[in-house]
Amino acid sequence: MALLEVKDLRVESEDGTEIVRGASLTVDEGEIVDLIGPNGSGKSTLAKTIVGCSGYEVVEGEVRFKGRDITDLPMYERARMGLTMSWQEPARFEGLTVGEYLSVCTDDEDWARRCLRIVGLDPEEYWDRECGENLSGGERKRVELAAVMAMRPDLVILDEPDAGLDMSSMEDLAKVIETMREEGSAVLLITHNRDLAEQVGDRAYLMMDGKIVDEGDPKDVVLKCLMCGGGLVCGAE
Ligand SMILES: Nc1ncnc2c1ncn2[C@@H]1O[C@H](COP(=O)(O)OP(=O)(O)OP(=O)(O)O)[C@@H](O)[C@H]1O
Repeated sequence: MALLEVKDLRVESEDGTEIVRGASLTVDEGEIVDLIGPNGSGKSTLAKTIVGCSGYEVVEGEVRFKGRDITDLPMYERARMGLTMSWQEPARFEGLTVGEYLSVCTDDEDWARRCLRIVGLDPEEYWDRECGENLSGGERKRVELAAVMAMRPDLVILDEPDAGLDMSSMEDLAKVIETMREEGSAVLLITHNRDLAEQVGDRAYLMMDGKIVDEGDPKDVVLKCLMCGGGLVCGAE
């Protein structure tokens, strides 16, 4: 049984626009699966629907997690089952220190500090810093990754974790994703970065115009994506 199974999903926005027009995919326990495709093809909408964000309506199909139909479950119940997501634009968590934010994700402070170290932030320096304006975009992104890692979810969806990171950070990112797997998380990775997709993905899906149109080895799916004009970049952006 797959950890996550998305079956023939069709999703509309609140104004009735059909965004996901037939998507099926699976993620197994401990697997790293890429979801690639051009801008506007519906990847983020699919991800948000899987984790249960409001603002979208499933008009057909279902989402199953650990064998259970979760299509109508609220987001917090899905999170409680071990399903979480890190966002394309990390929040600012105004007023919270990095340490306070991570303490919401885990009771184990030693583990939280280790997560910061794994994402490349020295806990001595960052634990007491505020998450707001005085962290750079890249630092906030790392804090967000440390937070989802600290939760040790069974499945984490990473929505463009590479966007805006420099080259050395990209190499760190591949290690971070591998560490998430070692700590027991399966990963669904949305990315426009060819190198990252090929390096860490066990399998890949290609999404075009609201539909999943191909599945297979990341290198093959990346090629197909490039042939279809699905803007992938190499290395850091
Ligand atoms: N709430 C909404 N209401 C109406 N249209 C929406 C809504 N959310 C997304 N869309 C549209 O649906 C399409 C798919 O958007 P989505 O963000 O899922 O694509 P994506 O594949 O993640 O794109 P990118 O690679 O640029 O992040 C886009 O045309 C977008 O404008």
